[in-house]
Amino acid sequence: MAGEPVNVNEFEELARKVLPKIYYDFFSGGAEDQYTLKQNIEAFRRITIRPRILVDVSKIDMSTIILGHKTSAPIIVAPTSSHQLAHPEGEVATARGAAACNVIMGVAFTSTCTMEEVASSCKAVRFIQTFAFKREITANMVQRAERNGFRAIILTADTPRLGRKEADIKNKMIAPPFKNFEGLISTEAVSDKGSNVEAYAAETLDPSFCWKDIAWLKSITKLPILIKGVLTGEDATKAIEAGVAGIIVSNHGARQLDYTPATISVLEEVVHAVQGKVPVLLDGGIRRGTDIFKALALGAKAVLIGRPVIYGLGAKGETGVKQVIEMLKNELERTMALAGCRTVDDITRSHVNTETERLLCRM
Ligand SMILES: Cc1cc2nc3c(=O)[nH]c(=O)nc-3n(C[C@H](O)[C@H](O)[C@H](O)COP(=O)(O)O)c2cc1C
Ligand SMILES: CCCCC(=O)C(=O)O
Repeated sequence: MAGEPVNVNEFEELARKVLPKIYYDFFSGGAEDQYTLKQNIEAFRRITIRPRILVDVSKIDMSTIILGHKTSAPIIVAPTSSHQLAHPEGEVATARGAAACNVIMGVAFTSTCTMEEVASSCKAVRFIQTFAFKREITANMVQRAERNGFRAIILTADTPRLGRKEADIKNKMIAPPFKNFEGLISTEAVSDKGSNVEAYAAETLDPSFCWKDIAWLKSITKLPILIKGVLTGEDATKAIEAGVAGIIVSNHGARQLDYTPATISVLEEVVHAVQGKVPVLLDGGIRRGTDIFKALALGAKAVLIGRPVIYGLGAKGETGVKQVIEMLKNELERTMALAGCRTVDDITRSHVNTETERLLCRM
């Protein structure tokens, strides 16, 4: 690739060149056969767009409101761990990039900068992501999130234990210090056999956490809870009953259970079960503005972006994060104009054809 990257896939190429192989493998990899990893991308390609012509598109407004927060576009930085392995400034640089683009920043509890450092370094609206951790860890996270102005909790519910990423095992991937755990777990307890990321997870997660425990989480915080990792209508219904404020359709970037479907292919099932009661968000495989458009057409309120943001960070720090988000925003803006949609609310189900519909010869 010559010159400056012109799309987010080219940022991946740049990051692959500058990052040590062990870290690039950690960021890019998926679970086991990586079937789902490929599907997350491929499934978007099977959906086509049904544009409308001769609409006045002289002004395009991509802004939207997510849990009461106005953002410049339906884009959220997905919570991903270990940003200092991509760039020394870590999550602080990522959050500043998100703030510069006026989009919401998801911060993983397994970040390499502390949540306090991220909070004090930028004005971005921030959501904190947690796993079903042991209760004392969750309670500590909640107190600190509230004290530091985080606006929502993302409960990642697809990780009762860690998925198996074979490259990390081969590479003997060593997790960086996750500073938010300081004083909460003994770091010596984390063994160095194989991938110690896995050992970290085993030390902190509570695999017995289940639906009824959401009531407990709600009882210790006033922050809205988004549940991340929903892939079926059944679980979407349970999430509504449990009183969550929003649902994130996600297969964890294909890093947990392999052979789950591409997220975009189960979005409608979830949207139908939710019946508009709470916002439905989606992540997994978003690499183009057209992907965001497709997700919105199938009922998502917004999307989360995982790896492309990390690649931007790895390639160029805060500037790279900003460029990746701006690229996606520009692509979405152009897509909306060319498809005849002035606002995000103008993007409807009739603006896309899914694979099944195409096979039925509607297009
Ligand atoms: C390197 C890496 C680390 C991640 N760490 C977390 C995490 O700590 N918590 C979490 O809920 N999801 C985590 N995720 C999943 C993302 O939040 C998101 O679901 C996924 O990256 C979206 O897919 P995409 O990378 O194709 O955009 C991670 C993903 C990657 C690639
Ligand atoms: C213990 C770190 C978990 C990070 C994670 O969720 C991932 O790598 O997908």
